[in-house]
Amino acid sequence: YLTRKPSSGLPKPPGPKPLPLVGNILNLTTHQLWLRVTDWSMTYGKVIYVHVFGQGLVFLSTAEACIDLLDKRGSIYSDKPHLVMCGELCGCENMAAFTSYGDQMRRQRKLMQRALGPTAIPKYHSLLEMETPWFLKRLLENPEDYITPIRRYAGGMTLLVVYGYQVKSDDDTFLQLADHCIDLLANEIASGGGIWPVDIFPALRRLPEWMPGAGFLKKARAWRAKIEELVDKPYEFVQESLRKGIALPSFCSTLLEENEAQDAQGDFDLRWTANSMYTGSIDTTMTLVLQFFLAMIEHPEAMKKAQKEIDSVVGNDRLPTFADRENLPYLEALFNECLRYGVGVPLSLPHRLMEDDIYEGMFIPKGSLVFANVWNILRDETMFKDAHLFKPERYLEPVDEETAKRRDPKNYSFGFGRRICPGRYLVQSSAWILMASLLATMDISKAVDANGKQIEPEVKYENSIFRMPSKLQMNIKPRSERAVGIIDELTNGQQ
Ligand code: HEM
Repeated sequence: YLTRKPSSGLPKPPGPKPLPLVGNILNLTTHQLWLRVTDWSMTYGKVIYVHVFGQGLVFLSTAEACIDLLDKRGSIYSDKPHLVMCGELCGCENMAAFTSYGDQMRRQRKLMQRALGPTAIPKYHSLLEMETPWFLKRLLENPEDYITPIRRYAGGMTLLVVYGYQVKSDDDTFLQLADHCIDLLANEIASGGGIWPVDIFPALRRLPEWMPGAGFLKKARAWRAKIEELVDKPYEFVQESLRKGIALPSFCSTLLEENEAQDAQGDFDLRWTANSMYTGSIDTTMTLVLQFFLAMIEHPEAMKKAQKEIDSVVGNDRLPTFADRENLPYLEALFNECLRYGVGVPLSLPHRLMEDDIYEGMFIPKGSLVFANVWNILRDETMFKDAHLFKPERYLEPVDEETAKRRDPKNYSFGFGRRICPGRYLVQSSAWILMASLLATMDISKAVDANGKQIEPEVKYENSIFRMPSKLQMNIKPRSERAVGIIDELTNGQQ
């Protein structure tokens, strides 16, 4: 990379000035990098180029640039970084979010499309409707610890859909294993873009583990073992349940019964694809739901309006169902606004450019890692007037179809092109039913101190990939005795 000169003589996209050799390492940060990148875009424009030891990083800050490159030139913009530490040493190269552009990626995406495509989702609706009252019950039992039931819902739902596995407790082995691995991935292995010294100097991987400076090899060995455990254990659970004849219908059980995993490649693909869906769903779903909680305490007027709509359509004797969805336009708008305002994955996930490219007179070198600055897109004033405000009403204005499509945050929040999020239809159902049921039965508000004064939330964003709000103090209370009664009736049994 260091020696590559634009053959065309065209300049690379602008960006902050790099230092010799190390490049822009001092300009980067693992803390809310999207804010810094957005600041750069004010100075340098919609395409920004920086490098770290010659590894190019390109940030696309408008929807137009993302669509032009990641969508329309998808045949060269859909590879993934070839990361020595994350991919090879820690074994993540077989997870869907990391697989190189090629046959393995296509096979995995085909399997995920089968499980999570728009036509597959309605078959999970009754499952989701059954899970939701349990979530409400757990939340009511311990509202201060509201994150635990959200985590259990996000993980439990995918374990059920993917493996037919029912989570029985908050300290369930699979949930804990998944939490541990996701934390490793987001905050250790892939934090800071996943680039380790060994990615820049691959020869380092041949160092003996005992040598000073080779501690990363020992870490990688331990992390790899954990990740493989998470891939194998839930899959073996399905195989065992099928042998015993007690398997619940799931993505894995169906494909195993259809003999899709007969040969080694089929088995490998299914194992890793199932794991990719599971790991891909937890922090993302949690982030959206936590952003919803935050929005509700900060915008009580929006909560009241959605509750009024639900009361008038659903009544007070049952929970909302998917059949009610089309009659709840304000709730739909609120859902969209949580997706937009919360920006769960603000820099999306990097795509690797497979060939040199030229865009609007700028030279983008092969091998660059390209990030969609979803944060900036979802704060774009030309699409979302008063973008800094939480305003569900913005989606209710009558506009033509083209404008409505342009202003739909669902078109940006889940990434772009051939790597677009395969779980987007599932979460649009799972998070919607959760929000609808919560609003139907509970009031969420800021906590109050001993003097009855509301405590202003001090939100921190500590995760370097997901914009997940930190734990806050809030008041979560049932709206009425009747609401508690409905939840009790629906959970009158063991789970
Ligand atoms: C609100 C929730 C979610 C958000 C905001 C979200 C967002 C994203 C984004 C931005 C990407 C990167 C796309 C790109 O590279 O252009 C992605 C990829 C991915 N997501 Fe999601 N996601 C969510 C929920 C889910 C769920 C529920 C699942 C699984 C059931 C899932 C599975 C995946 C997988 C496997 C990938 C990697 C795809 C690939 O590289 O080919 N996501 N997601």
